[in-house]
Amino acid sequence: MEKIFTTSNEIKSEIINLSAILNLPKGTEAFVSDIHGEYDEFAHILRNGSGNTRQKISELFTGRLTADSQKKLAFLIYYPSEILKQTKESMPDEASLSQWYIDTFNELIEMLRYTSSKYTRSKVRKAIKDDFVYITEELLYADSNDNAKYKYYYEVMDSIVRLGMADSFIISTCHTIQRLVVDHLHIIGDVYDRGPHPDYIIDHLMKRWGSLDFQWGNHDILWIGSAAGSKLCMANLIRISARYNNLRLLTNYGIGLSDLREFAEKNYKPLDSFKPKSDTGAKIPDDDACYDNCVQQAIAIMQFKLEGQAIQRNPEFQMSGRMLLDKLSPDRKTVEIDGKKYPVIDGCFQLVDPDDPYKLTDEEEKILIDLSQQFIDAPKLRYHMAYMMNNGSMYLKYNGNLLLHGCVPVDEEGKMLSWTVDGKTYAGKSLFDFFEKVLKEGFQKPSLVDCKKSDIIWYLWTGKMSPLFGKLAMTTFERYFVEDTQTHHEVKNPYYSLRKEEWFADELLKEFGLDPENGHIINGHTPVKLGHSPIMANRKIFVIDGGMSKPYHKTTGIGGYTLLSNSYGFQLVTHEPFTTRKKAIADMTDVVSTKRVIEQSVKRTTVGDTDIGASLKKQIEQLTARLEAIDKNQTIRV
Ligand SMILES: O=P(O)(O)OC[C@H]1O[C@](O)(COP(=O)(O)O)[C@@H](O)[C@@H]1O
Ligand SMILES: [Mn+2]
Repeated sequence: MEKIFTTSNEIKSEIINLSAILNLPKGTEAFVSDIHGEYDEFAHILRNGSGNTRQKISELFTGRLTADSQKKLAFLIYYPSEILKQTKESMPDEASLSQWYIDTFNELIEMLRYTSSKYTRSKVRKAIKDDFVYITEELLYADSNDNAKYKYYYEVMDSIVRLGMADSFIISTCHTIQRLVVDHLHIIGDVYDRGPHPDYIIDHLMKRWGSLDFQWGNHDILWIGSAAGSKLCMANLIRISARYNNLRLLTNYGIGLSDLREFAEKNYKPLDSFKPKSDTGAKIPDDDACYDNCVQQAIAIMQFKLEGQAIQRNPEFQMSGRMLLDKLSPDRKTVEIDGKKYPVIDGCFQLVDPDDPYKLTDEEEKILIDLSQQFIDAPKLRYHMAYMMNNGSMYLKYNGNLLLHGCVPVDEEGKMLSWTVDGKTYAGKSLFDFFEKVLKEGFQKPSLVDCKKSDIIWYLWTGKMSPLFGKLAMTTFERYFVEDTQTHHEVKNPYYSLRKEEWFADELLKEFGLDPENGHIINGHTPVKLGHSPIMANRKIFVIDGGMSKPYHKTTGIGGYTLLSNSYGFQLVTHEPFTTRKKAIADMTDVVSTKRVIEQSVKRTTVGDTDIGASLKKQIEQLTARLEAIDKNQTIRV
């Protein structure tokens, strides 16, 4: 909301306020990607500020607290309720507990003072729970050298304990520290799919996080697209949910699956290729496994039929190679792919009409329409997707850096590939802008009708010109039905080999209107394999797949990476695989293993050097102009 100033003194004090902010150190940005529904791990990373909290504790308390006490303090900040409970149980008597409370208040206030030193008082105030603003500020801005006041501060703390507020004060202060350790969060896509709780992630962010942005990932598109009425996005989403034993999530969003279940169990029998994957490695109960297996088959067949229809409707998608239902032999024992015949394993084509393979049966049609309407109508899903839409984009230019999930589609030479749709040609930045426009319009007006918009939204998931997918074709059919793993291979866009080259990074930054001397590109999407570096193009491109997806740990070996950008430069943070929240708390394992400084600037970056700084400077200019106008008027009147 715009502030209204009535007197010139008000304008002057605002100018003073804004000018002072320009000189504060730039706030810490954290970059996270590919969370894939792993709420507990993501929440852990938020709680520990991507390793930042631990570092601050060490800077502040080394020499005063032992390594073990520092660790305990860190875990109290991450998991205040649980650690409080543990601590209280271990205290021998009331007096020891009271002493612990006072010591802890002092440590937490010191941490809060340290983490908030970059911010204005008003910003810090907003991060404190209303009930505790007054008390916290009294302690936070206390002058500990003032002996006379020392007794007063002690009295405040003692009263907190006496009045039974100690626990809530500690919890609230820990949450404030969590909030302030990282100033702004960038989520570089793929919040959804594979893991169990993307819904908790969005809830958590909505409730507890202030400043953030999303760059949508290909998996997020399936969910946004489904809420926009795309049956193809929805079929993929349900198939993946069944594949990862995750249909419960849809029920949590209020989507009724009983008709689909009944239909699937009536028409399909469990097959090996459709065995669901367990997120935790634990055995999936037989009943669930059978349900997931049959639903996966039923919806996969509907997906392949819908795909065939969309591909035929849109020749510019150039996806005819993905139409494989009509390449099955009459006995369905072989399939022809790129002119070569392969045996079919675990075929389940009983509802595919050989004469019209892409035609849905009446029952399939009815199920799809009913489900799609449910996805459009589900209030919580709409609410979550609207949050991602309102705070998200296809790419983001932020403080001179370019953030995007997948790639910029290019040819072997690194030239931006162009794509013509409805007579208009797009490449590079304009391609991203085009997709964003279509997605926004589609989301604003959900529709059950298969139209160009919903086809393009689905294309974002799987098309070769999609910056979010970045591969030539998705081999889902082959992965289910063909044993020869060569057919499973998905060819990546040349972007992925070129991004090692500095000149290429420079070209991309220029394409998006950024300065190649100072800008960086931050990508998610591709897990960084053990032994490979996530830092490319002479430190201009960082790939920070968070590696949180548990089923992918065998590919990444380590958990993954996150990135921090503070007033001193960039730091890459390596994460060890996270097991469970319970285990993290019990063993006090921090997950962050190493931090590597990538870039360290000689001069500390201030708010004045950032995008926010630029807009503050503009405001100062406008206010100064108004002030001059007022002064002139007054002089004339005199
Ligand atoms: O391992 P899964 O879950 O079957 O998924 C494989 C599919 O996922 C994709 O890699 C897309 O997901 P990502 O964005 O996580 O890479 C497809 O290219 C591939 O066909
Ligand atoms: Mn992805």
